[in-house]
Amino acid sequence: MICVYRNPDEPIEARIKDLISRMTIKEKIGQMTQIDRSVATPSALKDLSIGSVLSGGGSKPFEKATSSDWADMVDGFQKAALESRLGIPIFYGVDAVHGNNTVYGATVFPHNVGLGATRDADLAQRIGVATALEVRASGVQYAFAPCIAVCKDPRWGRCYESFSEDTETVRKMASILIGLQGQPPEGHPKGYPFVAGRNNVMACAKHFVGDGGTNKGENEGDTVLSFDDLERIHVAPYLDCISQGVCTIMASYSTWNGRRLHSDHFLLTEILKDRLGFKGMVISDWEALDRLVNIYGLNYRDYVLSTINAGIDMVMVPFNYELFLEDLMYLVESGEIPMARIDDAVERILRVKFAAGLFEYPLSDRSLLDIVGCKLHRELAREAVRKSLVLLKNGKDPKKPFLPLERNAKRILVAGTHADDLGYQCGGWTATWAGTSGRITIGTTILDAIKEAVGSETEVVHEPNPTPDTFAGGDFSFAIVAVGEPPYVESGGDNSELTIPFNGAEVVSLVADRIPTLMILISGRPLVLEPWFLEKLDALVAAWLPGSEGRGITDVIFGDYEFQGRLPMTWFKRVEQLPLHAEENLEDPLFPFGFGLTSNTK
Ligand SMILES: OC[C@@H]1[C@@H](O)[C@H](O)[C@@H](O)c2nc(-c3ccccc3)cn21
Repeated sequence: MICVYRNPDEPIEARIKDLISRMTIKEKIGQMTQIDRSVATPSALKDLSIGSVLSGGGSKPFEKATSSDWADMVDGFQKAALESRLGIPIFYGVDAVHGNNTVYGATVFPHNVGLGATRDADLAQRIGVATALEVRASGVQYAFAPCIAVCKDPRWGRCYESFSEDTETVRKMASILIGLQGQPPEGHPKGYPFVAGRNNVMACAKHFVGDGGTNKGENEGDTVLSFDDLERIHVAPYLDCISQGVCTIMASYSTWNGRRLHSDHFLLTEILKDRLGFKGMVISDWEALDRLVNIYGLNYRDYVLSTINAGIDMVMVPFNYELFLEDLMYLVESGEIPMARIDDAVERILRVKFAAGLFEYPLSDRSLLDIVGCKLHRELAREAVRKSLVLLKNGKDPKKPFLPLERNAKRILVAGTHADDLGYQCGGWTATWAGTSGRITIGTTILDAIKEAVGSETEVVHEPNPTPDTFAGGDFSFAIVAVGEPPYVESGGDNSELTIPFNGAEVVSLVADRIPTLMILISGRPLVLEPWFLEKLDALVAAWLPGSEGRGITDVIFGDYEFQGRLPMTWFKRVEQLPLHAEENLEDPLFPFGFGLTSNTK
């Protein structure tokens, strides 16, 4: 007779009740523990009933590991977990935030800020579908995505992970969740975790709440707002995710009016779980408890107590899990953490696992491997790139638009640090945590795409760092100069100057002073564009962080497709204006939120 929790024909709530009744305290707190792959030994998974394993940042089996290598790794962990007394499967988590971006050869989509420029919810959903397939092809069942931050200040190092400064735009683009998890059926209970099947993943709406609203955009800083404004601006996108059955929500490292999100019972339990009816699992961020120790100097056990009692269900420890388990066991046995709180956390974790079908399908589906980086997905990413491009200037004389470019021009110059650098055009969270320069995966750079797009008679001269000598060899019809930001991540991206790095403005000026020039800006956010500089340009395109499919850029600049992107972030004139939404600032932007030309408009 199959026991209830192992019977897929039983209702999920009956399976949870049966399983919990069989679990020891040790097994329950084991389920509340997420550990990094680097410490996930078979004995830990088997003997401690660990709930989950993750790849933090760019942690991978080895350099250029393919989807198949990942599936071997994840299945290895899962087999160890299934050896545990009750055989509770783990879920494996990765930051698949713009495709399955850590896996070599996976399709890399534009980062969220570029998707926000498309305003295309259907596109976002289709990207979610493709991302889920490529994540599952690597054996992974859990994506720490989507980030639904509302970025109110471009000085924030995670601005590019946000769809927009505008709450309604973020809510619209959060439709990526439906692609990732699948569309819940009519009548699906509100707030109840939902995963449609083996081609979908558990998602994670993050970072709850107000991560994008911190003072001066300081990462992990303080968001100073009334509760009404916090709800209206930053909580609103979570309503959509909860109604669409989001499986997990990640707490923010940041604070709200000085209150740490990770230990705030009012926001994590009274609001998120009680008032908004979230029935999935709240997960901490990486080493969040250790950071509290570093900030406040108390000991780790104090933060196990305050965060679990506040409503954290699973802790992304991720290394010193023995200490976490020891402290949590002590706090449960001492009664400082009520058993009811432990059971609530474990129920939520098991609810997600049952909803995701992990007990039925704990191992990878190798039939998905061919879908990784497939043509269909790359064409989808190419479409997203096209739709994300925002045309900010087209012609020095409004009556003489500069774009679309002549693809049969005699001789063109392609210049700048970002013209032929796949790593730069992908940005952070690609291959590694912070991202890097170079041929980091399979993809098409802007230069590759230009060489394909132009006529056979057109000579393409590529010069990453042009000098006056570049122009000695004869005339150019025009130049395409791609400059912008190097990859960055989290606090590493916090920046209060926001000028174009690598002397990008000077490089472009040197070219624009000599020949007609289109500048393509590769960046995670608006950057300073001085008036004297703008005047020199014949055309300017904001391309954000487009990812692996550079052809999406040439599709539009050579006129096969029209520009349709619109600014997801207000383009400030000077950083002194920031944040542009504060009442004391004049709303005097260089380009307003929603701005975007088409190549047949002036
Ligand atoms: O990768 C897991 C999570 C991710 O989902 C969160 O959005 C993000 O805040 C985060 N930072 C780190 C992280 C931070 C410092 C060192 C190593 C890792 C890890 N993580």
